[in-house]
Amino acid sequence: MDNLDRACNPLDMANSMAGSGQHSMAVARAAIDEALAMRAGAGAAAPQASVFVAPQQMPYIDLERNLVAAPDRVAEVLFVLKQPQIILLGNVLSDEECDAIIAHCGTRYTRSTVTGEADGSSMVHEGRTSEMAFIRRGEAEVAERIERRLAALAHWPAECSEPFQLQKYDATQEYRPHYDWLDPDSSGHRSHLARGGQRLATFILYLSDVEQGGGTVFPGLGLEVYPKKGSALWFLNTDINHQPDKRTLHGGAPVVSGTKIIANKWLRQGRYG
Ligand SMILES: O=C(O)CCC(=O)C(=O)O
Ligand SMILES: [Fe+2]
Repeated sequence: MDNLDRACNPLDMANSMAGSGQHSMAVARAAIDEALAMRAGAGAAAPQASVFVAPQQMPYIDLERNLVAAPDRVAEVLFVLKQPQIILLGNVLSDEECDAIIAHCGTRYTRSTVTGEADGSSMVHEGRTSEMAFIRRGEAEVAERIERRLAALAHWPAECSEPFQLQKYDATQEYRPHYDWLDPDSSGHRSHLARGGQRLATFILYLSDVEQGGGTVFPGLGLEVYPKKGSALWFLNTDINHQPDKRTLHGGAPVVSGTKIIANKWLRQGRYG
């Protein structure tokens, strides 16, 4: 509390508490969340139930153990890169859940788009040749359940995330290397930033196995993650001060044979509505 009163950055404090070895990151952040909530309450009227306060820090996955538990499922930590943070989790979805999401989207796919740099509009781009479909919030029970699971795994409210975006790649289709963070220097991205803030973290849910090709590649890191049905890839798009991290350049390599279907979930700084 004293440090908070001296206006230290809460995330730096959590990192240093955890770094001192006395506390896990989860315990450190919980303590700081509690102190922030107390400070917000002190001297002010009790917050109304309808007032939504976005978390101030970063979403995080608790890596204390090799298994990470959400209330309704236990996932496995399969791979961790520390800087930039990239985590591969296995067993996040059951095969039935993957199939149910794919079935829900049926044939509603349309050619994928990217956000125009100039005006922020959605435009077809030769670098993204897949097809996409969205699942609106409240539309499918299975999507709601998985959204709650991801929110628990990432310690981040579902309200502060974009609805699921599915991407379907058939043979030859790809998404060339790009960033998921929105560029504050691009006028087109600024309108998207105004709605929910920066994309702090990405979850890519692999909904299908792919016979050949279709890895998620990080060219600057020499890393390729192979799609595996039910696994989820997580990475932080920004540093702890919410500034874009250029090391997160990534793409979807061309599918050679089979069909790759993923669901993207982007975690925002604030409420996305
Ligand atoms: O297809 C992939 O593995 C990556 C997809 C991606 O980066 C995106 O949709 O933003
Ligand atoms: Fe991406």
